[in-house]
Amino acid sequence: MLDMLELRTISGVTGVMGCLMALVMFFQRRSYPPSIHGLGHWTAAPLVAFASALLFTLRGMVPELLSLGLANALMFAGAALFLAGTYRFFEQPLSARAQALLWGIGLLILLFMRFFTGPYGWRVLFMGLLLGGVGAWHARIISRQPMQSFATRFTAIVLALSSTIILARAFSAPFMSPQEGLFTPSPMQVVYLLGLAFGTLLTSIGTVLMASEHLRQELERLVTRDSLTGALTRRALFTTGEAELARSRRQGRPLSVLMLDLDHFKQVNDQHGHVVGDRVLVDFVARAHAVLRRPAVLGRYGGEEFVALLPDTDAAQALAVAERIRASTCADPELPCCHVSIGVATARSQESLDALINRADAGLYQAKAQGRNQVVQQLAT
Ligand SMILES: Nc1nc2c(ncn2[C@@H]2O[C@H](COP(=O)(O)OP(=O)(O)OP(=O)(O)O)[C@@H](O)[C@H]2O)c(=O)[nH]1
Repeated sequence: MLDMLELRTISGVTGVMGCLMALVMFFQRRSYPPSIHGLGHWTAAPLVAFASALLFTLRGMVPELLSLGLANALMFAGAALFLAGTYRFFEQPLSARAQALLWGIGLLILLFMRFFTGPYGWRVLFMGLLLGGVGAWHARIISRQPMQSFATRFTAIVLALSSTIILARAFSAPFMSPQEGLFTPSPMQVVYLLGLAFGTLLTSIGTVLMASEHLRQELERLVTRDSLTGALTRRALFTTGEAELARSRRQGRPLSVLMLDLDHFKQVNDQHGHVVGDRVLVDFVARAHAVLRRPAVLGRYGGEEFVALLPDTDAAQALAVAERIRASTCADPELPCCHVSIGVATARSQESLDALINRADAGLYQAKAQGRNQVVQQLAT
């Protein structure tokens, strides 16, 4: 009797944990920008899990349709909501078909639990396969994201472990004795209920961590990226430049700089308007990025002037890169043609970043003076 009470308590605690985590997510959500998606689903999911755990806890005290059918359907709905939230969070919302499939399965469960009169073990197998399947699917989606962090790894591992426990119970269910029920204190049931309790709590913590990590990345992007073109901001450019210059000295490797300025850009604005001018800038940066290979970076120095930092690139290679960028302009027939002039300089020993950029700027000045749409290299003397 005592053991049964304890298992019932664990089930109730699962719900309370879910409820608390929903509260945390609710307040987090209000302070997060609307550009972070999926938080609504992540708030609703533990609340639905709470309702499910509450109904399970009331088993024997309320009609079976509620404590079994509805409880299971809600448990599945909670897992599906978590999954749908994750898809939205990673900007890949579930298609209408996938959503219809998920909710159709939920409805089927409700009907199955209502009308199936066979052994309890088969119900457990059926539900376990569904819940374990959704959990494994969820873990896979998170672990496959290209940007991995502690938060994504943590959440994926928690989901994988919880699904393993659910599936292990499901596969052992057809062999359990006919008298066994949810609150029979067998080792499998204890592990299962504890797994559910901690799984709900830790998955919710994982989603909070993922949302915080996303926010941090968003803020970092706002500070380091120019909002129009996506190039580095001037400040981020200098921070990266100082670090690259120090690295090039330490490792005795070359570092080159390009100073790029669009030609007669004012005319583009004057003749076609500022919006078209903006599109020309965005197009130019996209083409320059397509030419540059990591670890090279492009920063917006000001207006229509850009600086490219080319680590591990000597003077001859830098000249070739500059020529490729120059040749890539005026390729979009939808946009007014705007060429670029480029100054190139390669770091001398002990030269400061400012001095290096000034030399590239002198090359740019010369390119403009010589008629524009050309590359001028300031060779070390
Ligand atoms: N559309 C748009 N225009 C910008 C932006 N930032 C600066 N500009 C414009 O860029 C123009 C730069 O003009 P200038 O410095 O005279 O240079 P230019 O016309 O390209 O002439 P040269 O550099 O001598 O070839 C100015 O008209 C600025 O208003 C921007 O973010 N968007």
